Amino acid sequence: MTSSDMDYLTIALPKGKLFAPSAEMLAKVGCTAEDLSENSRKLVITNEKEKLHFIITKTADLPTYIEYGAADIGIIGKDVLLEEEKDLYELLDLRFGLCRMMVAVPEALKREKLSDYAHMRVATKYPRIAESFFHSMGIQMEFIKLNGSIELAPMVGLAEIIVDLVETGRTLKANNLLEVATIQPVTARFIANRVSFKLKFDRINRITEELRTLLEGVVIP
Ligand SMILES: Nc1ncnc2c1ncn2[C@@H]1O[C@H](COP(=O)(O)OP(=O)(O)OP(=O)(O)O)[C@@H](O)[C@H]1O
Ligand SMILES: O=P(O)(O)OC[C@H]1O[C@H](OP(=O)(O)OP(=O)(O)O)[C@H](O)[C@@H]1O
Repeated sequence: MTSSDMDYLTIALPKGKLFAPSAEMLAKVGCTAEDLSENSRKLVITNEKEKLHFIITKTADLPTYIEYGAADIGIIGKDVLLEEEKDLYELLDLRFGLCRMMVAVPEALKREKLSDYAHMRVATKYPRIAESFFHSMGIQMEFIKLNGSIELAPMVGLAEIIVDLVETGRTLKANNLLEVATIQPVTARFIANRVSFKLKFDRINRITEELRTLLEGVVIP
């Protein structure tokens, strides 16, 4: 199975928070498979009738599958696209998976201005986004890459500051952290491999337009 098989369209879906809403939205435009489940031990799931393959990947790896053409189209958060900087097409903002990338500090460390945190350590799963944000503000920082539970870092002295996603704010509150700057809002995006978009244009364009129609009137809360 490869995406170079012109008869099939290969769709990449991420494990985790975005899997269910992504699968649900694609199903509404006819892209689904009987046994499509995040917990499937099968990593390639096929719908022979519709000539569709689904692959389920780790969130951070998904843009790589798309860039190399191992999948034709997929859904992934804008955060991952900004961090991974892959060469691909971003076709639509799907308006779900809303959260925001932000900077937070322990309440006890709150300073007046962002530049007052200069030269401190920033823990994050998103070093590129964090670096580019502080660079754009002309503030020099040290960055420490972690893979999760970022809020733990300031509590144990690994870093003073964090750059992470926040949705309800519950995690920040539970760990006595304060948001001191918003970097940008994040939603799920519909993406495509550049070559696939040309070679399988009719199919990909039809799905894009159907998704666009589905999104009409949907406002980001
Ligand atoms: N509250 C939130 N926290 C984190 N990500 C969110 C949130 N709401 C929506 N998202 C979106 O969901 C994606 C992350 O999903 P999830 O945390 O399941 O994946 P992950 O990064 O693979 O996590 P893990 O490494 O813990 O498996 C993000 O890339 C983001 O676009
Ligand atoms: O504002 P909230 O609604 O509390 O959501 C934000 C939290 O959710 C995410 O973590 P996740 O649960 O994905 O775990 P992780 O820290 O291991 O990535 C994110 O990294 C925050 O920690």
